[in-house]
Amino acid sequence: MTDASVLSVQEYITKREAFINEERSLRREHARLAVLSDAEAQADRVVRKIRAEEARTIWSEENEAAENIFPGMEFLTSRDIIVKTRLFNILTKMPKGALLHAHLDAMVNTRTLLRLALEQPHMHIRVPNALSASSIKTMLPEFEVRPKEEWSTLSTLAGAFYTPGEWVPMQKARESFPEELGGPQGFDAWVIGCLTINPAEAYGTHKTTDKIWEKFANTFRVSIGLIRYQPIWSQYIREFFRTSVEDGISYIEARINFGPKTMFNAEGHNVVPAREWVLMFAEAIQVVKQEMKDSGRDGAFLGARIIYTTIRMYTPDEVEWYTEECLALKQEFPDIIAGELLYSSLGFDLVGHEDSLYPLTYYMPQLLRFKERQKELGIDVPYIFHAGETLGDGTPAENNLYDAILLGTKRIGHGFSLAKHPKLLQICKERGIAIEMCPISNEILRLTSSMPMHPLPIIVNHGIPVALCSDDPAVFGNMGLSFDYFQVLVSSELTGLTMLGQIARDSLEYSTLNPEAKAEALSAWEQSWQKFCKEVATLGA
Ligand SMILES: O=c1[nH]cnc2c1ncn2[C@@H]1O[C@H](CO)[C@@H](O)[C@H]1O
Repeated sequence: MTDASVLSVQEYITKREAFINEERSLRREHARLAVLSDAEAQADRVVRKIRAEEARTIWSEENEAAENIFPGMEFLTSRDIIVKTRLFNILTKMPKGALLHAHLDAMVNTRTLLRLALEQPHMHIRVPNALSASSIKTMLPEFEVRPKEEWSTLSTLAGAFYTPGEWVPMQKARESFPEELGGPQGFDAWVIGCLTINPAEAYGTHKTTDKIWEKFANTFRVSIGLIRYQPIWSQYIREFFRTSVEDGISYIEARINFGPKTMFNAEGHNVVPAREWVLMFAEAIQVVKQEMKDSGRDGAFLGARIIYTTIRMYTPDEVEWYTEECLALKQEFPDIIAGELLYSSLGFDLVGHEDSLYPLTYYMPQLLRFKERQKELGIDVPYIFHAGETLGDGTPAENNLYDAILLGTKRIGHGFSLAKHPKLLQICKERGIAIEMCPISNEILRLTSSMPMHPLPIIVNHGIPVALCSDDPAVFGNMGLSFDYFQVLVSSELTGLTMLGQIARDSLEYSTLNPEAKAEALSAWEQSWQKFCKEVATLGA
């Protein structure tokens, strides 16, 4: 570096600017800056102006509505403020491209799920002990549909009339919910509390990653009985697609947990195999696409695909069974059915708490064999692994990043700890391994205390593609993608609308769409994007 003391102030300023620009040119959106349309450039300025205003007015200590308030603060305590901001309102209209990291079991608002379940007379509920004002705080309900011949005549979960562990019809349990527990509304609040994470848990009672994961895992134990019932599941997927489209998402790659092997049929028997889930998924795509067409929004929804997942808690032999089922599904169902992009078991992943469950190395022979089997069969099911969703530094869970990359992962789910790895960052950049980042999920699961400490800027500053994702919005309350985009936008001075546009573009670019479908999706997105930018630009006129 030149000796600064021999420079004039003007020379120094010029040098400084060039120095900063040289580094900024590594950023992911850099190439776009040279080709921005007028509308894009103006929209970016407008958004920055509104962000600065709201930082002064809303996200400031002067706002007495909240304590310790700042942009990018804890999501669960700021959500009610976020939804009232102009910036959020703008982002809800932004075309988001693809949603690439979404666990299907947590994609529909819990109130909607509760409503769907209460319409089903087969749905039953039980608790390990009779409910009381004190036990309700820690009591987890279990749901299951029962065949008609096994419908229970019990009507309450509380008091001396309840035999612990007995099933009660859900509708009756709700109607008879005791006054002292809040009546039917108390029932709803209790169930929803068991399906979601609240601020007191995330930021008080369960403040560490391990503790909050206990609560998080419980939400899935409760929701599974509500969701894995054919009549609910088919409505649930449609609802997921519809609400995603409303938030500007045009294409989805959903992770489905095939761990349970079967789900319940309409009559209440647990016999529906995975291949039928796939058919229902495909049907939901068709239905929602048709709805879009009928309402003059043809093309708003391009389709969805499945990433086959199972949980990293099974034995290696069991995981091999799942890889075989994944291959069988891939062979049975083509990517395109009746001219529509519908389904393919396009990727494989292992999910669950990385820190406490098995690392990828535990399944090494099976994971290598899976690749070999694909060669034998002449099919391709890429790995799209969760890796590095941890605070560990060199722990077995953290080392999953090495294995994910060595096994050829197409993208990395989370990659929270990737920022610690100079070599891996370089490889991700060179090979175009996109990172599915889930900032709100990471904050609620206590990997970061707030958004300004999240590593997303490190990844985009290296020029690595990022797809922004919601992970489990039913549990976290970050429905759609607008909340995650919001948190990213307000936590960085550098990131503006241009970067958000790049992230949305990359979500399609690094999807598993085939080249033709991808080109179409990108061109449709580009059109919506320019239209959106024109609208935003007028807000600052
Ligand atoms: O962020 C995550 N990391 C790892 N696993 C997850 C995450 N979110 C959800 N699941 C896992 O997906 C299954 C739902 O079908 C659950 O088992 C849950 O643990």
